[in-house]
Amino acid sequence: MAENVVVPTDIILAPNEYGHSAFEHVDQLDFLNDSDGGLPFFHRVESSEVVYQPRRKKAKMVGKYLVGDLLGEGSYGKVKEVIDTVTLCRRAVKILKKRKLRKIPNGEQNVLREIQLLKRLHHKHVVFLDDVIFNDEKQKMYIFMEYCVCELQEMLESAQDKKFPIFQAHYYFKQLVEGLIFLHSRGIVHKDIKPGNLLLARDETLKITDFGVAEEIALHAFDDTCHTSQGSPAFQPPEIANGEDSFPGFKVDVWSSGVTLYNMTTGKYPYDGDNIYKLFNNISKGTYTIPDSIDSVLTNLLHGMLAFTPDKRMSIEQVQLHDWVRKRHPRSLDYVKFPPFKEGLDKHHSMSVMQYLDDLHCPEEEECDEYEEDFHIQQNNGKKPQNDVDDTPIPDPKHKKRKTKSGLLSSCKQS
Ligand SMILES: Nc1ncnc2c1ncn2[C@@H]1O[C@H](COP(=O)(O)OP(=O)(O)OP(=O)(O)O)[C@@H](O)[C@H]1O
Repeated sequence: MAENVVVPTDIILAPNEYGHSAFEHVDQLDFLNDSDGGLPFFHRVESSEVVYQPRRKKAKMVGKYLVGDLLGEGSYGKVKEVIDTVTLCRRAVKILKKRKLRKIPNGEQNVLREIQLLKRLHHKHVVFLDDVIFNDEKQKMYIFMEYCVCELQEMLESAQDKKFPIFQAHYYFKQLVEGLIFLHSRGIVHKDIKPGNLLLARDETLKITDFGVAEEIALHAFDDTCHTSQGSPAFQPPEIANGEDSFPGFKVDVWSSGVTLYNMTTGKYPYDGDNIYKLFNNISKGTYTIPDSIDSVLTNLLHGMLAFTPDKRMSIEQVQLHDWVRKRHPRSLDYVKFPPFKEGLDKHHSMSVMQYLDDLHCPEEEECDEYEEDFHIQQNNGKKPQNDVDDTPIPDPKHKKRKTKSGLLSSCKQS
């Protein structure tokens, strides 16, 4: 009978922090049958001998972009962090599967419309589209955009009472108005303005995103009349809630910006309802209240933006000239900061591509050996050297890494 063994419980039970069992890394588990062919037993292993190693993240390139970690997921697909290996700019990529798009009503059409629009829109407050790559073989589409830290919605959710202090709401709202003035000047109706479609760059510049349901008014159109809307229900104006066939487009964006401002300053919505029918019913009645905590100047602006009929509603230019927008608002200490990334693990929103760069440029030991051998073959005019007669100096590791860089770049998984 073999010696009695103690198996550390952390080996047996606990998958490690990287989600796999220690046995994937440590080869000590040895099943042996005793002489009677009875139960298998284990070799003794001390907990201190167990080495947890994070699984090495495999680098993946899409064109010139090195792909990093997941940033988030929307109904259309995943968004990952990337780095442009030429400009070294930090970017985000939306990865869309054609199969999934076909299942979403107007999915493909919305995405293509968004790409067409964004390609032509260059403004400080509109998310910048860097590149689009199609992979026909994988039936995937990659949309590369400027990297942003978070959505305004995420910030609101992390804030006490789900609202911003007035000076902070003012700071973001002013930028939203500037972005909308630009869009409207280009004949674009966004149609889905809401905190979830407003991103913040690291320097807190606001970026309007998600042009999937936006509409471009025809160049020679008589006015901004629109006929369709697919925006988020809580942000829709009465003319849409009432199901009108046509409505002035730009005033839809004014209304939804008014709801956004209401939400940022009160933590609530002017209209709500348990379901879309009740919500639209409430919107179409046109009765809402503004909490007493809101001062009279802001109340005046909100009433102007949430006017029931589009012709009574302010235009975005009037909004920009309103006293509340032009006024300087004193900073207060209850400033809402960017919420930490990955459930509190990373409050600095650090770049996730570093580990993948590591995979690209610092090969694992066995890879090093392969490249070392390649190096010798190159030095010997294509012949494999005999170790005992070879007097080629072993390349210094730094040199070796530099030499292998291009090889690694091309060997890494391409999409
Ligand atoms: N440019 C970006 N930079 C950084 N993160 C981004 C960027 N764009 C999107 N994200 C992140 O990816 C997540 C998914 O974004 P996406 O636009 O696909 O969906 P969504 O707008 O949140 O939802 P839906 O498309 O369902 O309305 C967002 O919640 C956000 O956290």
